[in-house]
Amino acid sequence: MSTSPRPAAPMPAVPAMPPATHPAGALEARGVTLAYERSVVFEGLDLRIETGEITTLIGANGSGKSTLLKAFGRLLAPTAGAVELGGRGIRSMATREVARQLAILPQKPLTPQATSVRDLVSRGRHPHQSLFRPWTPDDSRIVDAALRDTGLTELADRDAASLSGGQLQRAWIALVLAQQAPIILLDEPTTFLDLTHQLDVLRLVRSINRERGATVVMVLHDLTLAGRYSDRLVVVGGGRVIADGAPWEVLTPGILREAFDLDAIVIADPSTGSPLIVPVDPAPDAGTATGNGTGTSARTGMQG
Ligand SMILES: Nc1ncnc2c1ncn2[C@@H]1O[C@H](COP(=O)(O)OP(=O)(O)OP(=O)(O)O)[C@@H](O)[C@H]1O
Repeated sequence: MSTSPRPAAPMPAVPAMPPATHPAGALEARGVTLAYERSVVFEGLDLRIETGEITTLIGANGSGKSTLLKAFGRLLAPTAGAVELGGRGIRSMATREVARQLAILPQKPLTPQATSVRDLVSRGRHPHQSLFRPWTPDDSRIVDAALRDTGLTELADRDAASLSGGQLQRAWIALVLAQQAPIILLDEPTTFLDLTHQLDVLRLVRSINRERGATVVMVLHDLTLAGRYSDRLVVVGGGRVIADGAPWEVLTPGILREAFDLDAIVIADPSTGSPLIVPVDPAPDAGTATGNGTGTSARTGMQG
């Protein structure tokens, strides 16, 4: 087995992209009920996404994170209440108008057949085109930058369907970047990615937020990475928001136990100072009990 490092496809910390061209309107769920046929996931939920922040939705499997993100992205219609963008009901807005303000990476995007990676990423420019505004060299430049920033330049001419899971995930992220929307919704953007590429993507997301002022809402499963790269965490479960706040306010042993049925110690990550979640195995004599009450939160060292 080779011990040499794999060829890196690093993404630059600051993407070469101009500031978002359209002003971001605030995104807000007002009294929304989200349901599938007869199963209600949320009822009368209020949640305002603060402009210019990175907000990450966390929660156990099936708690409704994707459902909520889909409602924010206009992919799922509330059965009551409304999602508003800039104070207007998102469902009454024209698709192109929404797409200029909001880009969404769904959990399982359908990859078109016989489409090159470059063509896939170019679809991100569609909302900016019209009869009177055809493809321009600027569009090509933006697509090239998105390919470069996701480490895909070398793969640009490959059939997208032939990419590995991680490469394809980066191609979808490149499409979202090329859209240059001021609000970006990402459902599990690190799925399929090795740890290095997970960090690359999250650093890229943060740089787009910090450099371009993009508002980001994402779903992540890795709680430590969520704490490291988010301004705000929203924990969902049991049909409601269990907790909402800065990472250190939310990633507490009590909330982790409530939301995930997880016993964990929370310590300060030595490299960033953000919360580092350390799951605790049940004591050997604890039988089937999952909670031993020893979890704690400490910024200075491990306790419990
Ligand atoms: N298309 C659908 N039809 C019916 N029920 C659905 C559909 N999509 C999701 N659900 C149900 O809605 C609930 C919330 O699902 P959702 O995918 O939003 O959860 P999640 O928190 O994103 O889960 P995960 O972490 O597993 O991705 C679950 O009970 C799920 O089974």
